[in-house]
Amino acid sequence: METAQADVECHDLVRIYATKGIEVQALQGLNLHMARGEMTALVGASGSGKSTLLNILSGIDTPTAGTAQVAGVELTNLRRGRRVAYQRHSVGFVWQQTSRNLLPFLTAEENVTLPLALSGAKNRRARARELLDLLGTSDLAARRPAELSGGQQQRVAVAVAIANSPRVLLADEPTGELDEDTSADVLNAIREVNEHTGITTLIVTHDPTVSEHVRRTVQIRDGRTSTEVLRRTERGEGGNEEMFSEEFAVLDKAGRLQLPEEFITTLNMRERVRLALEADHVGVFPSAPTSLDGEPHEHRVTDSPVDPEENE
Ligand SMILES: Nc1ncnc2c1ncn2[C@@H]1O[C@H](COP(=O)(O)OP(=O)(O)OP(=O)(O)O)[C@@H](O)[C@H]1O
Repeated sequence: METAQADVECHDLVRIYATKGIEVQALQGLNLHMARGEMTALVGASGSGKSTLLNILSGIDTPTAGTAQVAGVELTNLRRGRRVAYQRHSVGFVWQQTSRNLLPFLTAEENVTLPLALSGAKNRRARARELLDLLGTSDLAARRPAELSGGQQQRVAVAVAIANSPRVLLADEPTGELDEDTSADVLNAIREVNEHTGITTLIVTHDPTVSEHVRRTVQIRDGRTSTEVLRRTERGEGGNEEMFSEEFAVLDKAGRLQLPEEFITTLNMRERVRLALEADHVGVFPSAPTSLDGEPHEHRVTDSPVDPEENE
């Protein structure tokens, strides 16, 4: 059964915003399944529905239709008390704006200790030290956020997010305000946390380079997951580890899939396509045969067209 070890399970999620009589379908039947311990990047252009999805997964917003379950908690009709417990214990968050992650008047160590205090944890100091150490920030324990670089702040933010040992870590553009090298550094730190603690990790971003740091990248387009890239390491002929990646289209329960944009434009596909079921694959053809330069071919129906006047 699909849900047994799943930590994120979204089925046909729909979110419609209605403002001043205009409806926007931000999510249009989105499906997402993440197994426990998995680390995935959800990548999509601006307006594709990333924040809408994250707001639902973090319990801030509820979907118009469909279901979402995170760490075994059904989010569709979460009551207030249960929501607070969910946000405090089941999930951890890292937001893009460093100011949203850390309190400016507390030191790094105090920031990490705060969620532990709120949940009544024991041995808070030792736990905070252990977390700062895990994120490579032990030497920064006494500094306030303003005395830390952007990358250091995000590392401490990860320590804060996982302080209460949640099952799931949700990160919204965690590297959005960082340069390329610092981004890579923070993403490596998140991956180490994922590997070390087994926390299920979802990174939501518009930055396609994040894919290089995760084994699974899910593309979101027009409010739906459209394609996935899976990466794996294999030993090459010379005995060296090599990274392979493969792209898949997502097929939903109704049999729908989105073709990648470049396939559609390269073959000048529009409105309808011809399908052909072969022994081991399905062929998808433009309805009018197209040459590689994108121009439709001349198309004759029969070799010797019948002259209608001859038949009279
Ligand atoms: N509160 C709202 N009211 C009306 N429309 C909204 C609201 N929030 C988002 N939308 C619309 O829903 C769609 C998805 O927006 P969303 O913010 O989820 O995209 P995004 O992928 O997070 O984009 P970005 O990367 O720019 O943050 C967009 O068309 C957006 O204009």
